[in-house]
Order: sequence, then structure tokens, then C-alpha cells
Amino acid sequence: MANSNYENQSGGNLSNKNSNTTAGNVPGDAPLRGPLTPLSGEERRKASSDLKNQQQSTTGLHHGGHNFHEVFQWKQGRYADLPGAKISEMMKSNSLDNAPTQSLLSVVNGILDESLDRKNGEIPHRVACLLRKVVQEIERRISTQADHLRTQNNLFKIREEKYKSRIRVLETLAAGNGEEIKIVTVHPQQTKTESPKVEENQKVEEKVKDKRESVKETDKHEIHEHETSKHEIDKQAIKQETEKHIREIASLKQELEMAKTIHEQQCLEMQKETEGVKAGLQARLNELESLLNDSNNRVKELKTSAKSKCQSWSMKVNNYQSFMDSQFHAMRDLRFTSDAIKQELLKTQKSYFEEFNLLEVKLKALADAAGNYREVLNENRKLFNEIQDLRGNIRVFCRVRPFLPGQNGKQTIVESIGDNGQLVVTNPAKPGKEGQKTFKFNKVFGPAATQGEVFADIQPFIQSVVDGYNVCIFAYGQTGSGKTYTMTGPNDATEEEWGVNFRALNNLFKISQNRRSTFQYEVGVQVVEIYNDQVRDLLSNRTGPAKKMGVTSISQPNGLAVPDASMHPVLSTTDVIDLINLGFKNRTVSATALNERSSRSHSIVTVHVRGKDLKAGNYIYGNLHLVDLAGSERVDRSEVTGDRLKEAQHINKSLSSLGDVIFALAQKSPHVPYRNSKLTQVLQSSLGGQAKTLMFVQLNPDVTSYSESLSTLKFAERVSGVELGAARSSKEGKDVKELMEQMASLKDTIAKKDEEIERLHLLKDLKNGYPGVDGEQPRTGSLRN
Ligand SMILES: Nc1ncnc2c1ncn2[C@@H]1O[C@H](COP(=O)(O)OP(=O)(O)OP(=O)(O)O)[C@@H](O)[C@H]1O
Repeated sequence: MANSNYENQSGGNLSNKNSNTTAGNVPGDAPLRGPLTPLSGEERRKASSDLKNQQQSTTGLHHGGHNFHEVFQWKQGRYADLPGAKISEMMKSNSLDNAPTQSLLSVVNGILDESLDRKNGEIPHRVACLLRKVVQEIERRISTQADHLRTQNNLFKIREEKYKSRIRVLETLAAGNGEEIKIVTVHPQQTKTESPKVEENQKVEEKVKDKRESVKETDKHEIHEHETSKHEIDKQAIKQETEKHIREIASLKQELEMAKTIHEQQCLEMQKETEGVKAGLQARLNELESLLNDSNNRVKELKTSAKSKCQSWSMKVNNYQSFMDSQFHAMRDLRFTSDAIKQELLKTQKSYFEEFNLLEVKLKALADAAGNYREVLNENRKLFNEIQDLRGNIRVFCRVRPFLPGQNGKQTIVESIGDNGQLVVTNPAKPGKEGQKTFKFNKVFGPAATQGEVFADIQPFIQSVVDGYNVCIFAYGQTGSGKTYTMTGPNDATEEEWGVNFRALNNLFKISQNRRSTFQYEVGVQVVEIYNDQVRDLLSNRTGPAKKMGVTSISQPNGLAVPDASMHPVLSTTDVIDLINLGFKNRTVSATALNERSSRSHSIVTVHVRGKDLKAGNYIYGNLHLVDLAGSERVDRSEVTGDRLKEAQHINKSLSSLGDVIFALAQKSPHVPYRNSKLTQVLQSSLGGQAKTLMFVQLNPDVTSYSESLSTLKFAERVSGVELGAARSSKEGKDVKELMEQMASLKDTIAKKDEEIERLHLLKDLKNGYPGVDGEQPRTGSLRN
């Protein structure tokens, strides 16, 4: 009876140990939940069944922890008489842990009541141990309850964190997930709905408490009535003890109330927080809505821009389509054109094939012609020589020297130069037509003519040398008129400035190279000067005064005029340049009033050519005399005396002898006065007969040299044999001239034939008496080898 009372007083207010650790899993206690956590249907059912059990336990009925409750039910006797096994079973931690709090309290009450009932108030040791254990368990549960409250606080904090994280989740779900927002907003409402339930529970608890108290009072009254007689004194003590317990229970209740208030406060705070969160969420929602509006606007803008872009693209597509169409047309046209071109190509190809066939035929003809080339070449050579012969053996070229640097502004005597070899000079003393004189030469070169142009016209003479002719090219004119320039070129001449000498030999080597398959040529050079009618070897190795040399008067073409002069074989133009430069260094020069470095002698470069016909085996000989004559000025004009006068007299004498020989040859005189001077003697083989002679008449254009120039021109005109007098009756004159020319040509041919016969005789004689002629040992100086 007492046990059940105590059980009623303390039943179900303290949850056991396990209910703190594993919420809702231990029988007899409701699962631990936060005040704001909504309960599921199952949980709610369980909680109400727990409450029922607690109520049942107050009336002594069995609940879910039936076995443990039974362990602490001791109705058969006093606690002091409890067997050791029962006590040890009760003291087992498992039993203590699982026993309901009401049972524990009833055990405490029972033991205390028993101790009051005893006279000496002693409690057996094992019961005291049990009491201590039970009290410790109760204390533990109270502290556990405190911990539970603390844990609840922590849970609240955790929930707060959860809410915060949910807010964050909500933020990320900016698209505005309505479901989430609903959950957040519904939660506080559930909390609100649960709050009355909690209050209701409290009320029920209070009623139970009242009921318990009334039962307790009734019990006390019964005990009091029952034992008044025996324990009047102890009654007071028990009463005090009971009051003490009641106070303890009241303080526990107070604590519970405090916890409740704290819990409520916390609930309120949570509510506030929830509202704050709700407000924040609302603000966020508003923000998101405005964002949504913005994005909607943006979408609209994008839609409009996309629409306009679509329009422009469709326009572009149209343009592209039309462009493609035009391209397609163009392609079609191109294809037509290409087909036409192909046709054209085929035609062209066909015509090409035809032309190629034609060309093949022509090439064959050419090949045949090439086979006859050698014959044609010989024919040409013959024809060329015939043309030369017909033109006359002495040809006269006139060359007008340009004004020298520093002579600018000087007046010229040259009035005009015609392409046909006509030269008109003006007498400065007689201006106008009266003072004009016209001369006709084979060719006239103006002041601007280059060395190359001049040589181009004399190149055929060089070819004649290689063909076995004797050629004489000499320059005539007053001092300073350009004789040396034409024959040699200026000092240290470049290839462009080379005169006739170098170009002639260069050309000679070229021709001999070109003919190397048919002819083998050997070339030797002699350089002599005639000074004061004496012949001097300019290439002699001797030191000291030059040796005077005799001149042999020979008429055969391969003979040497100056056999004592050294002969120098040459293989290239460089050899020739070296030799000629060396010879000219040794030439006699001195200053005159007209030229600072006037040549006072006639220089003669003689080139001996021997060619072996590789096919026939016989030899041909050709001589080339390149003569730079001394100045032809009048003695009085050169203002010389003494030695210079003597030199001038010799020069003039030799020049007039040359003139006499040339005139004799021109007039076909039976006697040609070669022997009148050393100059004509040396040149004998190259003047007249089969020889070809070319005279350069050099002219100084300066008016101060007019009279000299005039006499030079008159001399040259006589040499050329061409008279250009006053106008003649052209037809008659022409006919007479033609007849005369025919006569001359016939005479020439007869003379040639005579000479040839004579030469053949001589050759025959030489062959008998001199073995070199048949090609084994030629006569020419150093060419003899
Ligand atoms: N065609 C020309 N072009 C340029 N300069 C020239 C020409 N002809 C001659 N000369 C120059 O005129 C000057 C005299 O020429 P060059 O010495 O050849 O005369 P020359 O008749 O040989 O004289 P000399 O009889 O006294 O030896 C030289 O300085 C020469 O370079």
C-alpha cells in the first residue's frame, strides 16, 4: 500500500536514463523530441500510450517495463527481511536502469517507512546499500533530466542551424521552390498547434498531481489513525520527513517548471527567430521576384532582339541565296566558256601538230643545209672577198674627234655628216654656203661614235687576214686628231675603250677559235717604229739604243718585211695587250706646240697569221699591219726647230711617199714607188696587189685647225679616189662612172690572175728550194716550228 502511494507521488515525472540517449526507443518513456518538431501519427500514438501507462502505473497496473517493475515490488514482507539474492538482483544496474522512477521512489519510501517503524531505527546494511543505490539512481536521473534540458537547448541550436542551412538551400533554389517555402512557413504553425497540446499535458499532469496529493493525504490520515496510539512521537518525525520529501518534490517541480518556462521562452525565441527568418525569406522572396521580373524583362528584350536578328538573318539568307543563284549562273557561263576554250585548245593543238610536222620538214631541210654549211661558209668567204675587191682595195674612213674636256664652247668646222659617207666642212673665214666644202668617203664617224661602232665596220678586214689576205689599217691626220686613240685607245684603256689593235687581235683569236675544227692557227706579233726613216724593234730585249734594222723588199704574201725584228707568238688578247703596251712604252714621243705627247714616229704592229687547213693539210698566210702614223701637221705650225724639225721633215717625207704609193696604186701605175721611204717599204706587202688597205682619216674639229684639216681631207679624198666636184650630169656621169668601174674591175681581175700565176710560180720555186712551204717548215720568224 505504502509502496503504491510513493509510486503515485513520483510516477512518470522523471524519464529514465535510456530515454535521454535514444529518444523514443525505451519502453515506458515518450521519445525525446524538440518542442517545434511536428509529431508523426505513429509518434503521437506512442506518446499517448506512454501517458496511459504512466497513469496505469499510478493505479498499480503493469506497464511496458513489467519485469523491472516487478523486481521492485515487494509486498510479502519488510525490506529488512529481503533475501540477499533479491537485493542483489535489485541492485543490478540493468534492473535499476530499467525500473520506473515511481518504483524507485516507492522503494525509498518503503525503506524509510520501515526504518521509522523500527524502534531503534536501524536499517540493515544490505538494505542501506540498496537505498543508496536507488537514491543514486534517482539523483542520476535528475541530473540526466538537467542534461536532457541542456541537450534540448543544444538541439534547438542545431535546429536553428538547420533552418539557416534550409534558408541557404532556399536561396540557391532562387527559382522559387514553393514547396520549400511552404515547409518553412508551415513549421511554426505546427509548433503553434502543438503548444496547446503541451499545455493540455501539463494540466493533466497537474490533475494527477492533485489526485496524488489527495490520495497521499488520505493515506497519511489512515496511517495516522492507525498508528496514533503507538507512534505519536515518531509520527511527527515522519511527518517532518515526509514534508522534507514533499519539499524536495516541490523543488523538483519548481525545477521542472523552470525548465518548462525556459522551454517556452526558447519556443518563443524560436518563434521569433522563425518569424525573422520568415521575414528574411519574404525579403529574399521579394528580391527573387524582382529578379524574376528583371529576368522576364530581359527575356522579353532578348526575344525582341532575337526577332530582329532573325529578320536580318532571313534577309541575309535571301541575299546569300540570290548571290548563290548569280554564282550558279556565272559557273554555268564559265562552264560554257571552258568548253569553248577546250574546243579552241583542241583546234590549236591540231594546228600545232600540223605546224610541228611542217617544222620537222623544215628542220630536216635545215639539217641538210647545215650539212652544206662548210661549203656555204667557203662560198660566203669568197663572196665577201669579191665584194671587197669590187668596192676597191683602198677604203677610207673619216673619224671626227670630239672636243676634249675643257674645250667646250669651241667652234667646229664640221657642218654635217651624212650616212652615205658625206662630210661637209665650213671655212670659218667664209661663213655660209660659199665657205662649205663637201667630201665623200666610204664612211664618216662623228664625234659621238664609239670604239665598238668603229671596229664593227672594219671587222671584215680582220676576217680577210684569217682567210690569207694581207691587210693594212693606218691612221692618218694631224697631231692630236685622235690617231692613237683610234688605233690603240687611251692610256690604261678599259675593254670598252680598246682601239683597233686590241679589238682586231681579240677578234682574230675568236675567229681562229670558231674555226678550230677546220683550221689550226698560229699568231705572231712584231712591233716596230720608223723614226727619222729608221726602223726600230720596239719589243727588242736589248738595252741601250735600238738596233737599226734593214727592210727586205719582198713581194710574196708570207714574207717578212723586217726579218730582224723580234717575233712574239701570242695565244690570247692578254698577251697582245702586254706586248703592245710594252712596245708603245718604247715609242719615241715628245711635246709639240700642238700635242703635249706627240708621236714623233710611225708605229707599226704587224700580226702574222699562219693557218693550217686540217682537211687539206696546206697552209694559208695573212699579215695585218696596224699603223699609227706620226702627225701630218705642217712644220711651221708645229713651231719646231733642230731635232724636232728634222723629225717633222722625215715624217712629212714618209707621209708624202705613202701618198705617192697610194696614188700610184689607185692609178694602176706600172711603177709604184715603194722604195721612197722605209714606211712604204715595210708596208709594201699590204699596199696594193691582193692586199686590202684601210685608211682612217682623223679630223680635229676645232676651227683653229681648219687649214690642216682641209689639207688632210683633200689628201684622203685623193686616196679614196673619189672625186666629188661640182654637180655633174647625173645620167651621163653615172654611165661613164659605171663603165670606168667595170673597166677597173676587169683590169683588177686580170692583175689578180697575173699575181696568182706569179705566186704559184714562186711557190713552186720555193717548194723546190725551201721545204717549209709544203706545211712542214714555214718561213715566218718565231712561227717557224
Ligand atoms: N674619239 C675620241 N674620243 C675621245 N677622246 C679622243 C678621241 N680621239 C682623240 N681623243 C683624245 O684626244 C687627244 C689626242 O689624241 P691622240 O693622242 O690619239 O692624237 P694623235 O693623233 O695620236 O696625236 P699624235 O700624232 O701627236 O700622236 C687624246 O687625249 C685622246 O684621248
